[in-house]
Amino acid sequence: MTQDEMKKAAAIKALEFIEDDTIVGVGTGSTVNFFIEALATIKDKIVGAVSSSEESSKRLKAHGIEVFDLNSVDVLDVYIDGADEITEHMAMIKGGGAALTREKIVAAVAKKFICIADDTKQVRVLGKFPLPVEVIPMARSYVARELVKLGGDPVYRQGVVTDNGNVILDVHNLEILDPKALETAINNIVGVVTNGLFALRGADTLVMGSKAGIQVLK
Ligand SMILES: O=C(CO)[C@H](O)[C@H](O)COP(=O)(O)O
Repeated sequence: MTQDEMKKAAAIKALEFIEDDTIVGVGTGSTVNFFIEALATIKDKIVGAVSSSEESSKRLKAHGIEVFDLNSVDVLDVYIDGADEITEHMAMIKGGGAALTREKIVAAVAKKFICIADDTKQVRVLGKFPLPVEVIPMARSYVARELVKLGGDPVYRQGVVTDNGNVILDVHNLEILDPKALETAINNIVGVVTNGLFALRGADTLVMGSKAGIQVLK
């Protein structure tokens, strides 16, 4: 099985978490793109979706799935999204696709976060994948200096502007032993919109594709 086949298998399995007549929270990324294709096969059973990025909204609409404004949605049962890294405690690094802030917002509203991933994303300690931090553009240099004080090496993601009009700093060389504490510390830096640690609100379930098949971990 290739990595893409593992992603696709996890994405298809995630359909089992979707109840009829509901609005589905949809994340961003290549694994989610497989999920959107799978969701299109049951689109007549759902009401529609809430999306975490312009890119996913475009794909959902192209498949004939209605995309709702989050402000018009009271209840969101599930949020389906990928991850760049995930631990056995369900803490994640996300934001490789620069959609971290909207992802965190939709995840906060959803009752359940179902992470879909291939098994290369599973790690013991977070931090090998550079941690994305979304920053207000005028605060970029200040925030970078503060991130150095926290032990990281921030690198400006050149040419990338988020859906919210901000920039991304990718923080290298972090060994994240206490993800909740670091998530809070980074979010407390003035000028940070949010960071890609999803530890305070991690995943509830991991649907993981591997060469041995699909595993569902809680
Ligand atoms: O957080 C994300 C986007 O901001 C993605 O979920 C993460 O980057 C994983 O992407 P992929 O499914 O392409 O491996």
